[in-house]
Amino acid sequence: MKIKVCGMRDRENILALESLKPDMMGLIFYPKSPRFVQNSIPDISVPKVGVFVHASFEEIKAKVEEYALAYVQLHSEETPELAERVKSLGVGVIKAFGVDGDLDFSKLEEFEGSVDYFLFDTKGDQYGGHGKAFDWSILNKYQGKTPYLIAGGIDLENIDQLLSLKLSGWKGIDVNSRFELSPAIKDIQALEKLFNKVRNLAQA
Ligand SMILES: O=C(O)c1ccccc1N[C@@H]1O[C@H](COP(=O)(O)O)[C@@H](O)[C@H]1O
Repeated sequence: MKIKVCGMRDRENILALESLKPDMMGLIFYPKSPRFVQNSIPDISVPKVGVFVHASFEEIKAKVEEYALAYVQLHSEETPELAERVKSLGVGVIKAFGVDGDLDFSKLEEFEGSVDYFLFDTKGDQYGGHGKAFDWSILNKYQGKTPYLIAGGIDLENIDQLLSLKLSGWKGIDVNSRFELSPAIKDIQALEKLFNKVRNLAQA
C-alpha cells in the first residue's frame, strides 16, 4: 500500500517527513491553496508530486523542471490530451476525480492508458484539501485497469476502517489536511502512527 503525503512546503518539516520514507510527497502549485508552494524545496530521496489546478502545459513543464518532479497530479478538469502531453515530459501522471454521492465511471475510461494512477478525492466547494472523506463503498463498482489512490479526509480515526476494505485496483492512500498542525505543516508523530498502521497491515 503506497503512502502519499500531500501539501508539504516547509524545509524542516519535509526533512522530518523524509525519514518516514513515504512513497510520494506532494507539492501544491495552486495559488489559491493555503499550501501553495513558491519557495525552494530541499533535495530529498522521496519522489515529488506536483499538484496542479487549471494549469497550462507550459506552467506544468516549468514546475517539473524547476522542482524535479517525478509525478504530476492533475486535480481539475483536464483533458486526456493534456495528460498525454504531460506524460511525454517523462513524469508519471495522476488524474484526480472528485467523488460525492456518485461517480460517473465512464469519465475515467478516456484516461485509461494515458495516466499512471487515478486519485479519488471528495468533491467539495474547493478543489482539494477539505479534509472530508467520501463513501468509499462506491469504489466497489470500479472495474478499470488503472491503479488508484484514495484521498479525502483520511486520518487516524478512519484509517482502520479504510484499511479493512478489499477494493480491486486500490494501490495507496493520499493524506493531507487531517495531519496538519497548521497549513502545510504536518504532525510527524501522527503520520508515524499512520505509517505504522499501514505498513503493519501490509506485512500481515
Ligand atoms: O490541499 C490543497 O490545498 C489542494 C488544493 C487544490 C487541489 C488539491 C489539494 N489537495 C489535495 O486534496 C486531497 C485530499 O486532501 P485532504 O486529506 O482531504 O485534506 C489530496 O489529494 C491533496 O493532493
